[in-house]
Amino acid sequence: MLLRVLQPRRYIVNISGGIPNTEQIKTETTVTLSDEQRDVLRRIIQGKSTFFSGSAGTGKSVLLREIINQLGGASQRLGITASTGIAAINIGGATLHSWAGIGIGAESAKKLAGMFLGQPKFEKVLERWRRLDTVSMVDGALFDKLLVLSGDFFQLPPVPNRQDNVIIPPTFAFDSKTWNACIGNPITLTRVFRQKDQGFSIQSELFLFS
Ligand SMILES: Nc1ncnc2c1ncn2[C@@H]1O[C@H](COP(=O)(O)OP(=O)(O)OP(=O)(O)O)[C@@H](O)[C@H]1O
Repeated sequence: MLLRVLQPRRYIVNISGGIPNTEQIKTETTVTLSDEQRDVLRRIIQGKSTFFSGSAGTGKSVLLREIINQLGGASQRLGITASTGIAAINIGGATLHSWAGIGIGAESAKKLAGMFLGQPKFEKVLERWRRLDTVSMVDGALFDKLLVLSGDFFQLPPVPNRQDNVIIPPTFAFDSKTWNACIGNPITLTRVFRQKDQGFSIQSELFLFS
């Protein structure tokens, strides 16, 4: 995955198109994270790249905002992105394409990397890295990147492209060659908070990732 090999060190990517509701924003300050949400948070604070999922209402956005908060909020070292504008606003970030400055991202990976690294906003970070010429003396931890992905693949799929008026089936992020190397096993949040009738939460048990 392109972002895995580039600066800054930490990335938060909300891959869902979830729309925030005012009720959740108001009540969030009083929310206590559940055990499964806390386990995900602990993992990320330990520096482990993580993809967490869960059906609608399982608290992905609440957890994501807490993760961002714990990592010190948006900075040059923390890119906060989502796949849609509304989902980006939900977590105080930008769309992935806008943040990376790669337009619609249709070019080759090499060209996209060039577009990304060529932006003035990354020059300071890159300059700092270029000065690290005695690489043998650099602590390995400095090179660790933390990638946090959140979303629900059972909600909105990628928008398909068209060629000569024929729809090209979209590929999902987990179809990418680097998904397993970057992410490993996903974690699924199972407790549904938004749904008062917990009987409906059975869907989350049916859709558990293995
Ligand atoms: N630990 C918690 N304790 C109590 N309420 C919670 C907790 N986590 C989330 N909630 C509440 O559950 C509701 C759904 O949370 P949230 O929007 O984060 O879910 P989501 O998984 O992102 O949903 P969607 O996939 O539909 O976007 C919100 O009202 C939120 O305040």
